[in-house]
Amino acid sequence: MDKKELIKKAFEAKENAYVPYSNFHVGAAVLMEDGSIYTGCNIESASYTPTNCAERTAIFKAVSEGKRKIKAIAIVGDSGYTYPCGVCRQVIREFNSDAIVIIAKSEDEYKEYTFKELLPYSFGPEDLENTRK
Ligand SMILES: O=c1ccn([C@H]2C[C@H](O)[C@@H](CO)O2)c(=O)[nH]1
Ligand SMILES: [Zn+2]
Repeated sequence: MDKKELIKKAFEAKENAYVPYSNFHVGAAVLMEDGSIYTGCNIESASYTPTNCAERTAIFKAVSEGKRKIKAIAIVGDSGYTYPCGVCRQVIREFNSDAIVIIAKSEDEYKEYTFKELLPYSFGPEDLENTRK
């Protein structure tokens, strides 16, 4: 996996962030199991709650193109390290509890986590397996 390339794409996506309220720009790039990469930025709303994080924008683009398994996701923000919010962690969980999460300050300065380090003891699709009819 080319981590630098993934981080670079996350920085490019950050340029498109629509953030008139927070002015906090975030970009994400998600590498799917088949090698495809989807990018996303955060998108805010005047009514605030519809705001979508960069991570979910990227993941939803991938899923809506038929992709189902995340290999890795790179996340970049305006300053320092930007960690995914709880909602985004749960969405990553849906599409692979063993994904690699890269939090980057630059292409050369990044931290890498296993998903389970960021969301241990999680609830996910397997928990509902026996409830299906
Ligand atoms: O990991 C994060 C953290 C925050 N945001 C966005 C949501 C909102 O637009 C702004 C401030 O919370 O940053 C993301 O996109 N991803
Ligand atoms: Zn989020």
